[in-house]
Amino acid sequence: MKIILIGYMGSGKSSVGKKLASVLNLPFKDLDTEIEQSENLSVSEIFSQKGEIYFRKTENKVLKTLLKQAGSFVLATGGGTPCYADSLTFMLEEPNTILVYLKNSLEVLTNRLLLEKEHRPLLAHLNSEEEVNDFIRKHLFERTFYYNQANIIVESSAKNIAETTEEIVGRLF
Ligand SMILES: Nc1ncnc2c1ncn2[C@@H]1O[C@H](COP(=O)(O)OP(=O)(O)O)[C@@H](O)[C@H]1O
Ligand SMILES: O=C(O)C1=C[C@@H](OP(=O)(O)O)[C@@H](O)[C@H](O)C1
Ligand SMILES: [Mg+2]
Repeated sequence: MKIILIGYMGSGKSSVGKKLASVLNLPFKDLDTEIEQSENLSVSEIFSQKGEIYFRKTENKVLKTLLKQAGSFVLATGGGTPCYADSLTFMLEEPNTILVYLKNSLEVLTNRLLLEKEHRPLLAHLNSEEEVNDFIRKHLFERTFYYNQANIIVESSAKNIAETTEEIVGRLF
């Protein structure tokens, strides 16, 4: 079985994904890391040197290559993965694959991302807390349409990483 985590930046896809893989004794893959390895550049370097469109094309290509691999694993996607080209349809149509949306409130996401915004090229240029707030509110609204198409939606705003992992395991089996 392939378990794919989707959701906005800062929703915990990478941290919960790692924990979930360890609990289920499955390999863990992070799409951003796979992209960095295939390009030999960090995500931020890809955005600054090659631009977002190039990143989105690479993201779509690396996703498809990964999902065509045999075997089970947990995959943490990037926040934009399901929102471009045919990536969402591709993930939904892949056999033995379950999409899990890690749903978090705007407030939780904003608080986490204010601490980590330098690592997110889409946020790094925003100057004030108010600008970050305004950007995330609009962006999350636009992307929620895609996230809501997941097979399982896990509300994780009030849960720590272990509790979110436990809820996913309970919903899977
Ligand atoms: N309850 C929680 N669930 C998930 N992540 C949390 C939680 N509380 C704090 N965090 C922190 O929030 C950040 C989430 O980032 P990350 O896992 O990289 O998310 P994503 O991959 O979705 O952007 C990490 O620094 C993580 O340690
Ligand atoms: O939301 C997005 O468009 C992005 C999210 C990032 O991943 P995380 O959601 O793991 O931060 C990374 O793929 C890139 O910075 C773009
Ligand atoms: Mg991540």
